[in-house]
Amino acid sequence: MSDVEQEPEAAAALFGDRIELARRFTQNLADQGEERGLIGPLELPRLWSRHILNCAIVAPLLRPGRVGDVGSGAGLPGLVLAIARPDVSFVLIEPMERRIAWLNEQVTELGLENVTVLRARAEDVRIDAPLDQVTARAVSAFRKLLPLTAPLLRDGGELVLMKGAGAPAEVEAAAKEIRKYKVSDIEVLTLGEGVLAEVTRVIRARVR
Ligand SMILES: C[S@@+](CC[C@H](N)C(=O)[O-])C[C@H]1O[C@@H](n2cnc3c(N)ncnc32)[C@H](O)[C@@H]1O
Repeated sequence: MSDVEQEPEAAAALFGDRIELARRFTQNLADQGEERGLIGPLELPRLWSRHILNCAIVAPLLRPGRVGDVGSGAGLPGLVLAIARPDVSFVLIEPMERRIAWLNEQVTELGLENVTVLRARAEDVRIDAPLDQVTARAVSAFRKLLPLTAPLLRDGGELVLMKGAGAPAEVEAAAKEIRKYKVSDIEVLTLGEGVLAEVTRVIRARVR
């Protein structure tokens, strides 16, 4: 497809020996994403820089263990992180059936052995073994995201939430929820400076 962004140089370094899988996933998303309602038509010319690499830059923040991705949608960041971090187990939590179908297809097609796909709203999930970390991207504001994500974590687990430039204001607006869900050590990180065309912001915090 001619209007798909060419792979940026940073991609090979970020994915290392997993780059071929990242290329296959990106191509699948470019071929089917618009038709299947996963990404808008304007996203193709910035698929790598705005979406794939923007998620991959978060991979070093994850630790070996169990990570949940709430509202995975097209697999952002969940599938991208699962490609970049085969040493981490992922649970992708997504309520919409056609997105679940896409996620399951990609897990099979890419041969990802570290991913479980769960069709549910995050607030309805009762997790047997609480998670070590939870990610989310473009799901809702921090104060609304806390009730969806914090209960999934073990004591001392960590939120790794991808955000826009308004991240500090979102933290300010969440004072009540921060107390309610016992959130501490809140940091707003800026990732990808000098590496990516657009930086990524992450709210990282500890829960209980
Ligand atoms: C704007 S999309 C973002 C998708 C993806 N994270 C991304 O960055 O492209 C929001 C996603 O969150 C999902 N979602 C909405 N409410 C949710 C909830 N309560 N629990 C889990 N997922 C939810 C939606 O179905 C949708 O796939």
